[in-house]
Parts: sequence; structure tokens; C-alpha cells
Amino acid sequence: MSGYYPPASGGRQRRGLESAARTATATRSNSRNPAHESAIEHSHERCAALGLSRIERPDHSPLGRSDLTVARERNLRLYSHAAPVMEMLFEQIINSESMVVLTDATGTILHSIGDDEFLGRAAKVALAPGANWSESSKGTNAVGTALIDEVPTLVHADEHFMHANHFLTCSAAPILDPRGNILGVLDVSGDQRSYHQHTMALVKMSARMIENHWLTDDYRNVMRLHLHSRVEFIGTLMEGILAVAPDGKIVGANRGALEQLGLSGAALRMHSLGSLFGTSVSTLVDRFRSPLALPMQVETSDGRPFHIYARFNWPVWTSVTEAAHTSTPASTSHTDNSKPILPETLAAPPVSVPAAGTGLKQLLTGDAQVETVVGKIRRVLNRDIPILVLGETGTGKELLARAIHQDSERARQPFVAVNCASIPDTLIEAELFGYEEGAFTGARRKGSVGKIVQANGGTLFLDEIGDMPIGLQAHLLRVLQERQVTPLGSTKSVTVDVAIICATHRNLREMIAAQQFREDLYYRLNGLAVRLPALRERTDLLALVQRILDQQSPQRRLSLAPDVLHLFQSCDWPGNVRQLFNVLRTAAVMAAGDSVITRDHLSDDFIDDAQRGWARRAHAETPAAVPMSATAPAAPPTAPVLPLAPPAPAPAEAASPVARSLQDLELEAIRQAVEQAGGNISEASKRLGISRNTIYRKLRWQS
Ligand SMILES: Nc1ncnc2c1ncn2[C@@H]1O[C@H](COP(=O)(O)OP(=O)(O)OP(=O)(O)O)[C@@H](O)[C@H]1O
Repeated sequence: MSGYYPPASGGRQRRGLESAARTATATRSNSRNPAHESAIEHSHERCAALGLSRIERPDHSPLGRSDLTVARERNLRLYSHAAPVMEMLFEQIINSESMVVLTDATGTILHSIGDDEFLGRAAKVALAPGANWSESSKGTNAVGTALIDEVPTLVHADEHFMHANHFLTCSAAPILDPRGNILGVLDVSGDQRSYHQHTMALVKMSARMIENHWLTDDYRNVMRLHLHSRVEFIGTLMEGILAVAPDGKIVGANRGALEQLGLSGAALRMHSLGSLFGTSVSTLVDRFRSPLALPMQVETSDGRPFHIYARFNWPVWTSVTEAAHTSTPASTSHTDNSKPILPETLAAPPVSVPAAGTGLKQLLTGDAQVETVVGKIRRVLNRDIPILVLGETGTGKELLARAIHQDSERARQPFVAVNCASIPDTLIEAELFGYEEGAFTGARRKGSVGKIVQANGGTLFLDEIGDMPIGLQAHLLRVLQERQVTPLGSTKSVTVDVAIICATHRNLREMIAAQQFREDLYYRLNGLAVRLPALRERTDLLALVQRILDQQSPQRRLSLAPDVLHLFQSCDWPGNVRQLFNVLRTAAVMAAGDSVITRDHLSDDFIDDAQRGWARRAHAETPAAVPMSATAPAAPPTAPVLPLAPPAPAPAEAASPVARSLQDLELEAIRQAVEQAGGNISEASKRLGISRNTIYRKLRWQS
């Protein structure tokens, strides 16, 4: 079978065919699906344009152990929703020489489960945790191609661009959040001889289950409207779900709702219960207050009938709706955002933070550097000064941006976050500026207003701004100066009013010197630059720990056993507060019933990492005294700091100076190649024979 099918007549008709997209053909050899063939053809074209080779060994280097830990921590929420669904999916395909794979939004495999024998074969082509399966790394493949096309994708046998992957058949579905952002990809990969046409349907249904769990979790404190044109489908995977704010605005939707209503996420968010179904929040509260209430029949403005069923937390919801109806905007703009009252809180996935205060106040746990940052920001709040937040991954840059928004006069307007690093270069422009229907061959769905317009009136948070392709920086600068956006393929411009907050872990000045970042854009974005300290530099570790523990376990005060405290203080925390938060969240669950967190409640991974940190410090510092970090606070009386006991031996491979120096050499080689290529990553990747992604990844995690 040829891996490259000629395009169907009519040529480039690949996207917008979501429902028909990449569905498996009855027999792979004789029946063809034109949309599928066209998608594969376009993917192969992209791979050829990237200079990928079909026969060379693909980039098999997985993320380093701690990088994988960080990637997993960043995606812990995705994993916790996906894990039970993956188990269930695996039950369905057991003994079929297959595996179930979960990746993040960049295509990096976070977790996999599968038949042992097949897992071994898959590992040989790096189909294993830590490996990246983006198209630019592995060529045409179901995960990478699904990430680009944003539709369920089947890639079978020699449809894979690289010969090494021809033994595989892979069915992948993107997992989207209620705002339409890609969270990751669920995939079933197996031996191509074990291909079964039902696999794709199973994967799509499973992805939908994860999305629905995510939505329910995001909006558990707001009204959720379950809908379908056929009453018997309410409560099934086929139902649509809408999240409704107390003022009746639609703030979130699952895929089923978008499909049934025939609206894009952005279009739906312009609607309210009234404009959509001619009903109101109070009508639904009255009707569905009783658990025995039956679904209600409504009609859309164009006369299509639907059955709807509302769920909400009674009686919290009714008191909230009353408050929403009686309060003025001025009085609500600084209300407690933990209540489900402000639309912008609902529209964006909630960030889990300790419940002490809201807005900027919640960040104050006693660290002087953080206090200085907050003080500076308060002075420029509401002054139309763009803020640039610097800091390592997981230091709380996005949390700070949300807090600034919450404390600003724009708090009732949208907060829209765009992660420039997780969107492929080719899509950032469309994602930010929007596009008209059919604007370009890569255009998906029915046009899009773009993130800048979505943020109109509110705050646009450009995360990882250092990853914005240089070609696009001039476009962004123009928009920021003129405050007008012209969607791709359109001649009409839209006036926008947005507050800009950017964040990066990179050194933008160095990037300017290397001509990778425009100086004029830098000065436009940098009205005020603040740097969030790494966790290891902070003096408030204990206060932060206690606040997170109190939040995780409000009924039962938890504390750390002395040796755990000791481990925490020794740890380098490469994942910063995100890592701390995740470690404590797991520990609080593990400690159910106990009031003290002991080593037994910590994951082995973390203990290893912390011990390695100990070993590194012990090596760097004088052997006799081995002081705690100069900035470490004194332990509370209940948890005395013990003299540092010798740590349990770290795993051989981690402690080995040879392993570490090899890593250093690799990094050094990458740095040199990038320098010699004048900062041109594509050129450096060719010289080194590794993908651009790998270079970005390795440099990113090391910087
Ligand atoms: N001060 C804090 N108190 C409690 N939790 C925090 C704090 N700062 C960060 N966190 C936790 O850490 C997680 C990561 O924070 P955030 O996403 O803001 O970091 P970031 O610097 O933007 O990360 P990245 O650079 O990887 O995007 C948050 O979800 C939150 O749970």
C-alpha cells in the first residue's frame, strides 16, 4: 500500500470535515476516504517542507527524567481526568497488540498503558513517556497531525511519514477544554495488522468523556445545562453541556453542544440563555430545584427544538444569582472570586490557589521579593501600562497575571491566556488575530475571531512571549500600537481595547542581541518588568506549604513530619510552586485520616529528586557544616529541623558524575551549535541532526 495518496479531485478540501474526518475505512486496502487522503497528503507536504527525512532515524531522545516530571506536573489535571478513561479504553482493546497513549498539547507522551509485548516494540520507536510525537519531530503521525488539524486523526501503516513507524496503526483524538483550547491528545496505537475500524470511535468517545469531566470540574459551581434534540440522549455521551453564569451568559460548552447548536465557542459566548432558548436563569432555577423535575422543551430562535435539563448547587446557586441580580458592577468587581459570581472567573479554568484572600493579596505569604513585585504592580494598576512577568516555569506567572486582572477595573471582562510556546508557529497568527472562513488552507472550522478580539475589554495574557516567531512580532507590535486587529483573509479591522500582560522564562535582552526578539516590541511590552523568584530562592516555603495544605484539607489541619520538612528544604524544586502544589495535593490525599504528612505520603519520584538536590548541595557546600539554604526559614516548634542525616543513596544513574557530565556535554554541544548558527534554531537542528523541538526543549528546561 502506498503511503501517499493522490489528492481527491477538487484538491484541498481537508478541514471543516470534522465529522467525516479521518474515520477509518472498512478495509484499509480498497476503500478510500478523500478527506482522510487529503489530510495525509497535506501532512506529508508539511513534513517535506520541514526537511524531515523518511528514512533517517527519527528523533528518539526522550525528555530527561526531571523534565518529564515537570511535564507531568504541568498536566496533572489532564492526567487525573484521563487516567480512569485510559484504563477503561485499554480494557476494550486488551490483547490486541495495542497501547493507549496520553500526550500534552505539544505532543509529548505523558503516560501510556498497553500490552507488555507491544510496549516493548513501541519503545523501540520511542512511543513511550517523555518522547515527543509532534509532526515536526516524528513526521506524519496520528498525535502530531491531530494536534495540527485539531480533529480526530487516523494514521495507518505507511501513511506515517517515517519508514520506522510503518508497522503502526494509530487513532488519535484531540482533547479540548470548554473554551476550545487543546489540552492534549488521546491515542491508541497498535500493530498495523491489528487495525480495527471501531478503534477510532472508541478513542473519540473516550476523549469526549475526558472533556466532559473537565468541563464539569471547571464549572462545578455554576449552572450546567444538559441538552439534546432527543430527550433520551440527555445524560449520555452524546449530550451537549453548556455552562451558564448567574447573569445568564454562556461561559463554556462541550463539543456536543457546539455541534448540535452549530456555533463556534466564540459565537456561543456572545449568547445568553435568553438569546439562545428564550428562557432565564430564574426560570430554570425554579424548575430544576426539584430533583424530580423532567427535562424541559425549548426552541432556538430559528425554531429548532431542544430538551434541556439544568444542574446546579442548590442552595448556593440561588443565593449567588440573587446577589448577582442585586449588586452593581462596582460592588461586585472586588467580591470574593472564590464565589461563582464573576463571569471571567467562570470563563477561565479556575487556578487552584490557597483560599487566603483573592487577587494580588493571595500571593503574599511572607517573601520579600514577592512583596516587592506586588507593591510595584499595585502602583501601575489601571494605568494602561503593559506588564512583563519574568520567572522560571511554575513560579506563578499566570497566577500573578490573573491576580492583576482580578484586582483591575477590567475584572468583569474576559481574561484570555495564550501560550505562545504550545501553539505551532504556523498557527499562532491565526490563533491571535483570527481569520475569516476559508482564509487559508490550514484554516479549521468556520473562521475565528482570534484571542485578541476575545479579550476585548479585558486582559490578554501572552505566556512564553519569547517563543513568538520573529516574523509575527512585527504584526503584534502593529496591533498593539494601532489597537486594531484585521483577521487573516479579511479587509475589515476591529478596534480592540485590551490590557497586556506578557510572561517569559527567557532572557529577552539576550534574544534581542541574538536578533531573535524585536527590540521595539520588547519596549512596547515592557512598561513594567517584574521577576518572580524561583521557589528555592523564596523565604516563605513553610508559609506556602501551610497555606496550600490548609486549602487542600480545610477540615483537618495537616503538617509535615520533620524529615519531610527536611526533604522539602533540601529540594531544588525545578518545577517551583507548581511542583510543590502537586506534591502537597497528592500527599494530602494519601494522608487521609492522618494529620502529619510523612515520607509514605510522598511519591518515590519526588523523594529521589529531593535527595538528589540534597546530594548536589552537600557536594557544593562545606562537608562539615552543610547549612540549610541561607534563605530557609526556621522550622516551627512542632517540626524541628533535624541535623541533616545522610540521605538514602540516590539511584546510580542519577548520582553518576559520568551521566551528569554527558548531559552537560550534550547541552554544551547544543549551545555551541545554536551560537555558530547565529541563533538560527532550524540551522542548528540540521547541523546537529536533531529536531528543533528537541533543541527548544533541552535549552528551555536548562535555562
Ligand atoms: N503563590 C502561590 N500560591 C499557591 N499556588 C501557587 C502559587 N503560585 C503558583 N501556584 C501553583 O502553581 C501552579 C503554576 O502556576 P502558574 O501556571 O501561574 O506558573 P507559571 O510561572 O505561569 O508556569 P509556566 O511558566 O510553566 O506557564 C498554579 O496552578 C498554582 O497551583
